[in-house]
Amino acid sequence: MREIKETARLALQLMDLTSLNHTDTAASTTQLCQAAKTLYGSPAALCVYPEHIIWAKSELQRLGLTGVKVATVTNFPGGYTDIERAMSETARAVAAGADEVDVVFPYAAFLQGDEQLAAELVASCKQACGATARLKVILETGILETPRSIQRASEIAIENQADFIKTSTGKVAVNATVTAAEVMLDVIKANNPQCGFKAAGGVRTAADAEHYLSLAEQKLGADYLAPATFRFGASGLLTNLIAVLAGDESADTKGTSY
Ligand SMILES: O=C[C@H](O)COP(=O)(O)O
Repeated sequence: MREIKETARLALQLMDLTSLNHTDTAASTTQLCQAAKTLYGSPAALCVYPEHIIWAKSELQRLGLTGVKVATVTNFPGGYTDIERAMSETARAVAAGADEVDVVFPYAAFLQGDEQLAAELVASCKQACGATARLKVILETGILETPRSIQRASEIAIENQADFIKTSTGKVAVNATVTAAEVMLDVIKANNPQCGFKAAGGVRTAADAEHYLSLAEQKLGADYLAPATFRFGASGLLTNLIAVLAGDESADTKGTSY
């Protein structure tokens, strides 16, 4: 078991520091970029809406944070069924400079049995990413709900070349859970251990993060806990990690119970 400060340091390096609010502006994006420069290092990526990609890239460069990737979201948050639209949103995001695109799986169509549409949408968005950008597929596991649906959606995403599978948008009632993570990590292990995993939505403390870190480590090994294969998507985790790393005794070190 890791010491809590070690968990916090690792979770920080593996974080996609996220702001997906319709009120986001250039000024709030600047603040997000500034927040990425901490005494304890920087997150792996920032995740912003497509209209803020160019600004986020230039602000990160101005701050000397060129190692921090810029991620964005497409087909978000509803997981719509228009493949052309998802593909062109993805292509535009990559043209604007996104290093990573988090596309929402068409979960409602999939739940109605349309596996082919789901497969085609993932494959098309992967193609739109080209050779350099990485595709994360957001399954929306809180809506998929059953282990069988989460397993099958994970398989479809991986068969169609997802670079990562991600639990949630953070925009529905049930977001990342350890139960969903376990199913997804088992599919990754069985089908492509190079595929990454991203826990997103509702991860708020180092203690929350540790549940996912230890599960992934147990299933895929310690080397899997690297930015190439493991991420947290979180808008509210950084403050707690910094408080833990600073030794702030009032920091919540227990987190949510699972
Ligand atoms: O992808 C990341 C999620 O949108 C973040 O969700 P959160 O705001 O609950 O941390």
